[in-house]
Amino acid sequence: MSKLLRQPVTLALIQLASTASKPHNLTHARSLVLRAAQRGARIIVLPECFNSPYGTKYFPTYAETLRPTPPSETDSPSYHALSNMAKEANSYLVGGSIPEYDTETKKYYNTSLTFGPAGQLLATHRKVHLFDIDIPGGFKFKESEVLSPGNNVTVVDLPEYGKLGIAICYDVRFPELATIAARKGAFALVYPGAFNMTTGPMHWELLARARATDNQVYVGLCSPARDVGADYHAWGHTVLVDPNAEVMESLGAEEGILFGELRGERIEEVRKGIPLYTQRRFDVYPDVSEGKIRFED
Ligand SMILES: O=C(O)CCC(=O)C(=O)O
Repeated sequence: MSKLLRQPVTLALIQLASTASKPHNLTHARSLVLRAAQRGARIIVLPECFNSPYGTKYFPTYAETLRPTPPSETDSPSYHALSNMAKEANSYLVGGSIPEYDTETKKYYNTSLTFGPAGQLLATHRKVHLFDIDIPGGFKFKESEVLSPGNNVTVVDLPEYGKLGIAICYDVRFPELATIAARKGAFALVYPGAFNMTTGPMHWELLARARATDNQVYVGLCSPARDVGADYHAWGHTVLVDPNAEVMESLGAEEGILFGELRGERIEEVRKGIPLYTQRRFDVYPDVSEGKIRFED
């Protein structure tokens, strides 16, 4: 039995076509989550901002309050919908991300909720690195106009399987988060994300493969489908790569579900061949997974 991943598991990444209607997005997400579970998936991932259009102007309109936990049905329909989906699907569900408003801090966050098969909340990840970029002649976006960053590394324990690292989109560009999760024992890193038509072709698959190469774990990036009628054109191309950074499967721009079987033996085989794990030189540089790290709020 593998120490990192206790038994093989089917992962599904749902490249959902979101619309401006939150009720529709929740109903549609449910039908795809149940379809993924019927096909054998036990870990199911939705994309970033799956219940709303993506864009700073939309965050306040679509935001839900998530605290105290559990929040009320009226204040947080997405929380309850995700919890019910996980229960109906009898699966772990990484609920993409949703815009959150915290009534205590009076701030907005881009937040991912992970539920277990009994519908219980297992983890909350608020996007740590906000997407503020300005590429000359290219693409400009400033999440920090509206959002505040989260302050935690998220590694969730799935009792039958092992540990899963969770972060959101732009977080994938920061290798420290991934390495901390991997060195704490994660077998896979999943990122609900919505790259764009400029940085998607440049870096999306490269980053998935880079994080897998660095850490010798499975990496899944889960995008919304592209909607050319929306303000923001997501790159799509949801992708799953194995611990040797080989692309197991990827989608195009349309809605779809990507399935992949994750096996602990594959992680061990790759680590045996290229033994990064025993070759690190913490006498030369520090171990980013040690010291002061914030895992919980
Ligand atoms: O890093 C990028 O290029 C895109 C990031 C992004 O779209 C996001 O964080 O939502």
